[in-house]
Amino acid sequence: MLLNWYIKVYKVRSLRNVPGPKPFPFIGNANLLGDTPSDYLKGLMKLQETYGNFYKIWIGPTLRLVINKPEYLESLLASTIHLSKSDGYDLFKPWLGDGLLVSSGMKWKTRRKMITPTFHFKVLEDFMQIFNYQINIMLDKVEEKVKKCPNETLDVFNYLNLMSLDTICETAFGTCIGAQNQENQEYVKAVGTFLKIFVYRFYSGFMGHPLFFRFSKYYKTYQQTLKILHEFCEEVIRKRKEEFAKKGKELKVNEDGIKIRSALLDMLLEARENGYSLSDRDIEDEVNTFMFEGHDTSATAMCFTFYALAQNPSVQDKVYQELCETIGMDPKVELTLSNINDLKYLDIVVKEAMRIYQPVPLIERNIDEDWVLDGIKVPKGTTVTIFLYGMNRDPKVFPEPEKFDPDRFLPEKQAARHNYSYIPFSAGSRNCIGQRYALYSLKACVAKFLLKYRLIEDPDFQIQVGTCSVLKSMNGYKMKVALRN
Ligand code: HEM
Repeated sequence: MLLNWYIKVYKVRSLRNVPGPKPFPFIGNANLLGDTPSDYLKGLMKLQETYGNFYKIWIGPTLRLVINKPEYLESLLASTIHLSKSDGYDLFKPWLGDGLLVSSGMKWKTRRKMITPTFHFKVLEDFMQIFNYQINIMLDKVEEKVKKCPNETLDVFNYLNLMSLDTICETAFGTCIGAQNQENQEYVKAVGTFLKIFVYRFYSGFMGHPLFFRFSKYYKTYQQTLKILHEFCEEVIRKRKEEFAKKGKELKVNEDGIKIRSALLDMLLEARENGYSLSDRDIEDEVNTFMFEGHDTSATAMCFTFYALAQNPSVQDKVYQELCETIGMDPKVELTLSNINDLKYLDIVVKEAMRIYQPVPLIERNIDEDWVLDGIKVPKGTTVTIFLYGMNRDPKVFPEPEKFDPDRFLPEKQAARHNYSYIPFSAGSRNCIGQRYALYSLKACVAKFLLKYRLIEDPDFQIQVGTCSVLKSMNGYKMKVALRN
């Protein structure tokens, strides 16, 4: 306790010249961040407007140093020293355990090395068949709805989310769960509930502590939610283990003759048979981690890209034209990695959509050794926050930041900016392991969707963005969807 207090005072002293709002006892600056996911985002934007891209805030008992300068980020993220996540990520542990997103030290290093090949380019080529297949199912589901209610506004979230869930289960875990055939997916709702409670605990300071949280009004819902999340994951592993025991790595074929892969889960099960010490809990932690990261962030990026295209019809027309000229007009086309690489305009559109709607708005690190920044000593143990959402809206880097302008990512414009000024997937050795998976599935989804449908803005609808660890629209993603021809 005394040592903790000493470390805190030491941190405050060495960062005393860094600007930031004056903290209150106990709550720190939590009052500036409000009470809802939308408030947190607005609060962080306001702090950026006031203090710029380098400042400090207290959230409850924790001092956070916010560094949004590309030069500082390069020094931090490219380093092989500061690889641990902040204490804030501990709030994920009741769900994700010590999976890749949260773990640190040797455990993280060994796992990262073990898992990286399962997302190799060659493996992604095989995954394309499943991406195409699941997107086709989604296109048919949307068609049913559009034909039934042609003039209604559609919320695209459920369609894209369930498709992403089916896709990650069939590619990484070799299990068909048919989520797209069950509109009321308990698991998807549980993910949403967990994330809302997660950010509430993260930004309120003291609710992060299990002792205080036990008395919170959300505690009971939280426990029920965790049960749903764990049971879902256990079922996926149980199914695959049974098949693995019967057939080994032999590829399974689903009812439509599509080969189901199981790159990640089979590798973990096999590694155990080959003498690696992986407990059932270790495997569950990774499956929970990839189940979450593999579907929720991707679906978020898809929903916001669709929204941006509905808002910007001239950009949408240009994407459509490129698609027709490059891959033809058939939405059931079997896309390959090479087709997708040819879609240069779609590439910059997706980059711009992720700039405005940064799917992971904020990340954190723990400083593992004393670190010097422009003559300021940042002591070991300091929590460092990177507000990616705010960086993407810095008018000095992206003039008129609210304007949707894909041309910002033309090669010559990109070359004029610092490499670390736009890092939607983070950077360095703890960057997103699923980056290529995410980009190919996102582009395949947008391409096939636009070949079949036109997205039209609903003039009465305005999204309300908020942070639930992943960026979300708190009131859905509503737009009109019209069949082409
Ligand atoms: C558009 C979609 C996605 C975005 C924007 C995104 C973004 C990110 C970011 C910013 C990080 C760094 C997190 C941090 O430092 O705390 C990260 C890490 C991670 N992502 Fe993604 N991600 C996406 C999709 C995916 C997919 C599809 C998968 C898996 C198939 C995935 C798996 C992971 C994992 C496991 C980590 C932790 C890596 C490590 O610490 O070694 N992500 N992602």
